[in-house]
Amino acid sequence: MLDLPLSLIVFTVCAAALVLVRLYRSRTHHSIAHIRGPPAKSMIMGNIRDMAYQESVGDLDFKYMKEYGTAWRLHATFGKPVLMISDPKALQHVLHKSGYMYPKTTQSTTLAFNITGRSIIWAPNGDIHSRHRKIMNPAFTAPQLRSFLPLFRRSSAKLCQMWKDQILSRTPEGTTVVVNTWLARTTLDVIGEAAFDFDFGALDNTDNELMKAYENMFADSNMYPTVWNAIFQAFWDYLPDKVLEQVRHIPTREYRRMQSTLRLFIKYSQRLIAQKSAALASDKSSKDVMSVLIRANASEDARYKLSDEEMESQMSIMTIAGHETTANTITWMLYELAKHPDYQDKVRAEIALKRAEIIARGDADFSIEDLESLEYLQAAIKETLRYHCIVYHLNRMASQDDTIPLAYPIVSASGEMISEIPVAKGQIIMLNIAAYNRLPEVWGADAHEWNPMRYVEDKVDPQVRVGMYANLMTFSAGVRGCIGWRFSVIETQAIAADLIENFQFNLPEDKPEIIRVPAGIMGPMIKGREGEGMKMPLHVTAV
Ligand code: HEM
Repeated sequence: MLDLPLSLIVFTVCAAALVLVRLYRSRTHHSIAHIRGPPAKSMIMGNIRDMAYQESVGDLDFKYMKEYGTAWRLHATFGKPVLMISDPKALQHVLHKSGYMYPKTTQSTTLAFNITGRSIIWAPNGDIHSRHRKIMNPAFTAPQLRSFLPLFRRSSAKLCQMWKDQILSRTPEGTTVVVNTWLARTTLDVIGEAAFDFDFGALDNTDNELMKAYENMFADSNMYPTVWNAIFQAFWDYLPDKVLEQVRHIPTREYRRMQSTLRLFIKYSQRLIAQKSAALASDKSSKDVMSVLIRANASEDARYKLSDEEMESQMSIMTIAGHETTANTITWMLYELAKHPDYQDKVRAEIALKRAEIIARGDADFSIEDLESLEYLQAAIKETLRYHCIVYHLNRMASQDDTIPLAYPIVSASGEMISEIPVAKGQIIMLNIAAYNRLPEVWGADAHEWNPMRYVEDKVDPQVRVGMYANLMTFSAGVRGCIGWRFSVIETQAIAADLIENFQFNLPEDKPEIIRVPAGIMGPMIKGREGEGMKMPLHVTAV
């Protein structure tokens, strides 16, 4: 804080005084007091520390959902009440039916700003966000994304070849491979080419500066927040935007890490946009996301255009949202297949049959339709997205008084059954993706088991439909749902099919205990060896 200007420090102190008054007032307006939940562990930290320090994402969420039902109350810093919801009707109401009525919290927006600048994920609800989304939508249509299939397959073929040449040629009996880092490098190259027609070179060169800047960024900047940082963030609600924009300059581990990565992305982004804008004047055919964006922006009415800063920021959100999420999903899927070898054999047999069909009809590779017809593979992807959702919580705030309906009534503190929850303006709501994805009422009594057969046997019969894909909350829902969900699903199908066709995955002999760490996004680490960063070692053998 020492190198912050004096005026900022004075302002922050005054704001802090204001905050204390407001906190006192807000505690007297406790509209969700009748909702049950665990007691706060501490006056200052509430239940925040417990949630952020869960050994594996979901440990507490699943416990509370079992005890209290699909909605419960937690306490954030200084006892601020937070409504947790995992009920499908409530999630649909907040994310979908209410449009922009439940904006992101100041904390979420400020962190999004720190990490991505003025990108779509930062964009405040309403006019600004819809302007971003309108310019970005043309880059994410189904035909546009289908055209990326050859790129996805080329990248996965490169990964397979590298594993064969660099690792397995020396150990034909197979060896342990840290699959998540290889997959993150592959998906980084994919997003580079698909989104910017840019070669990150991550598979070829591990020294690459963008790759290094990004590696373990989530764990370094988000995992296990310090008490001072949690307290500091509690004040953000009361600070004006201009002050919040300076938060990124605070010289501590969390903020420094985000700031240096963003700075690097903006440097590359500026260069790319300049090159592309010049090239697009003569060649209108480029299909990468950034070119589509530049074209859409150029043809937009001046009032709705994205500014230079907004355009530059999209590169960092697309890289951040678009690669490790998919890499981790494929990683968890390979892990589950290693734990379920019979199912893995079924997927491989199904792929081999389809390969024979493709050869017989004289085609060179799988089409989208071929991939989509792989029933066991599709089921494994859906089940992994359900079971190991990479984004596990989303924060929202009621912008006006409202009533949230529940599909599954809960018991209130006074023992009454309630099927709706009135919320006051300003109420913080945590949308619990991880818990909804394990709700027995939706997924069945075996919701806590990884069982892709539930899709094959068509056992999923949701009463309320939510989400962008497969009735899952994994890609969120509604106006701010994941714009890249289709991109991710096609990429996962393409890469996973190639890996399973070429390799057998088993758990390593020493069977390290893998935990799902809460690092803003959920990723794998080896229990007791968290200092090594995200890691999923699997025994890989060529087939
Ligand atoms: C398994 C993979 C993925 C998961 C689990 C995932 C999940 C999500 C979630 C939960 C959100 C909502 C975040 C919020 O409300 O704050 C989101 C938004 C977003 N995602 Fe994804 N995502 C994935 C892949 C991708 C890919 C591949 C791309 C781009 C190519 C992408 C781009 C975005 C963008 C730009 C947003 C912001 C949308 C907006 O605010 O309108 N995502 N994603």
